[in-house]
Amino acid sequence: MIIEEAAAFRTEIAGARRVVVKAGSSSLTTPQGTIDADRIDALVDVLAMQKAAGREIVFVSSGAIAAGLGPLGLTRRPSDLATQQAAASVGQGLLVARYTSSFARYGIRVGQVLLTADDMMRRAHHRNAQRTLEQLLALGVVPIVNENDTVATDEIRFGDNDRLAALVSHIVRAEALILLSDVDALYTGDPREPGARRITDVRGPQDLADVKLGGSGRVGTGGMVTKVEAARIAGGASVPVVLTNAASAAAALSGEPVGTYFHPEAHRPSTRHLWLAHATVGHGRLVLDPGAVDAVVRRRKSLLPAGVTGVQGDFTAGDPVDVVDENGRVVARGLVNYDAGEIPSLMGRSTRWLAREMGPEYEREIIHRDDLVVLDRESDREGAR
Ligand SMILES: Nc1ncnc2c1ncn2[C@@H]1O[C@H](COP(=O)(O)OP(=O)(O)O)[C@@H](O)[C@H]1O
Ligand SMILES: N[C@@H](CCC(=O)OP(=O)(O)O)C(=O)O
Repeated sequence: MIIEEAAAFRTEIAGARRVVVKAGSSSLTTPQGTIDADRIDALVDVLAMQKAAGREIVFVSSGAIAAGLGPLGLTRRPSDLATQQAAASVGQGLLVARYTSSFARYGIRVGQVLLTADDMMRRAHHRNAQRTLEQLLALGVVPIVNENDTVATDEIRFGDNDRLAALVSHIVRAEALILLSDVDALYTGDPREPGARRITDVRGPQDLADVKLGGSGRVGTGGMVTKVEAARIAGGASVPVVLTNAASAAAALSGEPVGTYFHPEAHRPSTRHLWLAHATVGHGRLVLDPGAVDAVVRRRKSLLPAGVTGVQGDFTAGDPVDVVDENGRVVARGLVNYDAGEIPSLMGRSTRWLAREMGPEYEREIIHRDDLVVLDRESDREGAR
């Protein structure tokens, strides 16, 4: 971690051709719960300029709930989901209308893309979203993405848009992600408290071990916890991330050393592995003996029936399931080849025995290595602290 030092020019950001920009509610709306037209125009000016310079921009915009408060006579963000959804329904329409006219000043079309966490988890929906976004970009349109708040449920919901923006950066294979908030950088603690100092560079979870990630501001959701999580998800796919405020958007996009730079990992896993690791949840669990954990985690082998000692939950073949060690620690996730009910009779058996006794269709792995992703829960925990 580098704190308040002169940071270096960021060539990866300056050279990125396809960029996801995410702006939080606090950067787009007024304290009265209405759209902040001036700030939206200022941000659109920056994005239009970037586009004119040859970049492709995907814009993830929060603010639907916040922008719906004023028109509905609400003075603060409601705590119940139904009223939040009603506010989002009103606010989203107003926001997109505003973006449409603001981008029209530059002759640029926008397209609304509303996604749910559930869409991210279903492979077919995920692929459809990918195709739509690709086509919008090919047509020169700026996609305006938000969570589909009106159908999201409490159980399965992003709530904040930080994680959604990181997943969108996977979907479109972005080369950079810019997170714009009401704070100009990540600090060692909540900048509303005295003594907090700006962090200019984050190279890995170890750099965040002593950072106090506080809650959100007046209208935002998730605070710094979800932004750091988003940076980790994007960085894991080799996407560099800058966290700063809307006023510094142009500088951030140009690679200037503003805000906080989250350095990406060098290696980009396949889109399928990224989807499995970050967009799905396990429908059940498979418990592994230590030898199988080693084979899957360290030697990156397929999971064979011989190493499975337990099965939990109700899933069908093709579902994502969590793979856990004997202490219940999640070590991997994969697409399982069998229904939950079939697995007890396979557990502990060699594939050769299964083929001989039960037929050749039982010779297959429980999870093939191509459908298996190792989850580094140690760094998860450190990143979320
Ligand atoms: N360590 C920290 N560094 C920077 N900001 C922090 C930190 N901890 C908490 N915050 C707070 O997080 C807020 C931004 O989160 P949030 O309100 O969810 O923003 P947005 O609406 O942009 O998504 C800031 O206003 C800041 O007060
Ligand atoms: N989808 C929601 C996002 C809510 C929210 O607060 O997000 P953020 O401001 O990014 O923390 C909306 O548009 O209101």
